[in-house]
Amino acid sequence: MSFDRTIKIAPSILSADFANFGVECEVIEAQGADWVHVDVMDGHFVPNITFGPATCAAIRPHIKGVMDVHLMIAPVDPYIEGFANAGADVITAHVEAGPHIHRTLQAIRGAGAKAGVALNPGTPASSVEMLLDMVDLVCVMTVNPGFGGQKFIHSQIEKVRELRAMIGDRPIHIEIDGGVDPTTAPLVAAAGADVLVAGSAVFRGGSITNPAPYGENIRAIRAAAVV
Ligand SMILES: O=C(CO)[C@@H](O)[C@H](O)COP(=O)(O)O
Ligand SMILES: [Fe+2]
Repeated sequence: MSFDRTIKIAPSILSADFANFGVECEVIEAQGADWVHVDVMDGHFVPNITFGPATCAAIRPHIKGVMDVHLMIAPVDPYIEGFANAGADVITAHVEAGPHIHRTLQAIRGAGAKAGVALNPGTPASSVEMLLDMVDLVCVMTVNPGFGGQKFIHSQIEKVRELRAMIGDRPIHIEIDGGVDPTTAPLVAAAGADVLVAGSAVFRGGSITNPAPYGENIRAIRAAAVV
């Protein structure tokens, strides 16, 4: 997985057809997705439950590119090896998920994956200042994690700007997750983000038997972000 700062669209399969994840991943890549974003929720760290490493392993052969696993679980550490073995390229843990995020990030890299750290909307940019040599990606949550289809929280744009300045020329992606659509994408791209996760705004209007809207939606977000 090489590093670059061009805009990457990462559809979240939280908005895909759960009975057809494999085909959804193949179709979404064929329609122009750069990464595939996989949301893991435990019903404890967030008030929703999705799936675990076994489902990630089942999805993996259907993704040619980057499998970006967003862990909304606590604790995280006991499950890192499982998600790495499932073939995750990026594993992102929340800074709020436990007292030892530094150890968690070490463990993710130790398991052979790229390490991401996610920040809830109430968590300041300064919380990752001491972690910059440990991370490959910082994920700014622009909704409270747990569900797709929520409204973008505009106050987070300033956080993206702060992170962009803090990161400087280090090879660290800034990912935005939540409420990304053609209206909000240019705001976060201008602030310095390069990975745009979008669930509802990508999957709306389409299906595995009618995939063209997926492509139109991806192109609309990319066109709005690349200014
Ligand atoms: O992590 C999460 C939600 O907790 C996201 O990845 C959502 O799936 C994004 O969905 P939209 O806001 O784009 O509908
Ligand atoms: Fe996510």
